[in-house]
Amino acid sequence: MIMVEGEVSGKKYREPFSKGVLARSLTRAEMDPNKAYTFASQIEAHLRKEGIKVISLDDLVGIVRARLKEENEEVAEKYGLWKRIRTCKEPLIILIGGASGVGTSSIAFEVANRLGIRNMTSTDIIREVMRKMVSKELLPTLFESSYTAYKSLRIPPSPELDEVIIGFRDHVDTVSVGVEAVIERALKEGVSIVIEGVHIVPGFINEELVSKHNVAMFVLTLQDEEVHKGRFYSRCRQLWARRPLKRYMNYFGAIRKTHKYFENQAQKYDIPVIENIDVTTTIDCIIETITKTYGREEDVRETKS
Ligand SMILES: Nc1ncnc2c1ncn2[C@@H]1O[C@H](COP(=O)(O)OP(=O)(O)O)[C@@H](O)[C@H]1O
Ligand SMILES: O=C(O)[C@@H](COP(=O)(O)O)OP(=O)(O)O
Repeated sequence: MIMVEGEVSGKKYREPFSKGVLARSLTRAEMDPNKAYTFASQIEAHLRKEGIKVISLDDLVGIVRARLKEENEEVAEKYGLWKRIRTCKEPLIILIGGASGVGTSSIAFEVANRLGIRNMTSTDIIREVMRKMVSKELLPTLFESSYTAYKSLRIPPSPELDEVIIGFRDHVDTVSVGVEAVIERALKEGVSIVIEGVHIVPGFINEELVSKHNVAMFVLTLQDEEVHKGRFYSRCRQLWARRPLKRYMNYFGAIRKTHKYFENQAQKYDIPVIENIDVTTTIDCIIETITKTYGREEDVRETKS
């Protein structure tokens, strides 16, 4: 049996070489799953041929990268990025916001999967917990959707202001308190997490948290209204979907207003905006942006992981 030796907090540990584990990390670098398993088998054969009984994790990664480079430069680079992010000292907090339907939950799931992040939550869930804690009378907009919050504003805004946006801001402002609590807890515990939803709005989450180099915020957009509408159709077609299409179509105008607001806020606070047309392009863009601020030499653990 070939043993792989790693090091955590100065302590060495050994575990058997697993083709499955290696193949999974290669699929995260977008290698086809069948190919990844074959590739992992070839690596195992190579180690056996060389008579290697124990190999350090760093040496294994080195061999994998060298072999990958010969086969596919792009996968080799993505594997390198993934490995770097995995060996960082600080937890990584990824915040993905955007108007209802632009694809925040789908993209958050894919990004978490690609980076091997095991924690993911939606701001809708945070909102649901908060709804159990306060009365409707105290915070009426919390009990609305982000795009219908204007209906429950206690004081109607003056006519020159857009009531949809005033309602949206009020609603987001409240849920942001819960979002901040999740971020603070993740930082305290040292746990990486992806948080997604309509309540991740630039300018609403404590600047001190958002400006940390290991907290990365993104806004997803869909410029084409028909494409945006299409996403609600595709979401409602899924068998488990419980949210009626009609509701989103009825409020589509209001949802687009929140979309515009996201764009403006992102520009104001210098938050990357990604047009979520193609899933792969969106994910690559998020991961590339993250590696510019996180995953630098000084972020990576001194000890071998
Ligand atoms: N880049 C994309 N290309 C095609 N379809 C997408 C893309 N992103 C999301 N979708 C689809 O659009 C629908 C809405 O996406 P979802 O992630 O539920 O949006 P949100 O969480 O922002 O409301 C889903 O059916 C999803 O599969
Ligand atoms: O408040 C909102 O805008 C949506 C957000 O959900 P997503 O569309 O982002 O999943 O929640 P709803 O009240 O429609 O269930």
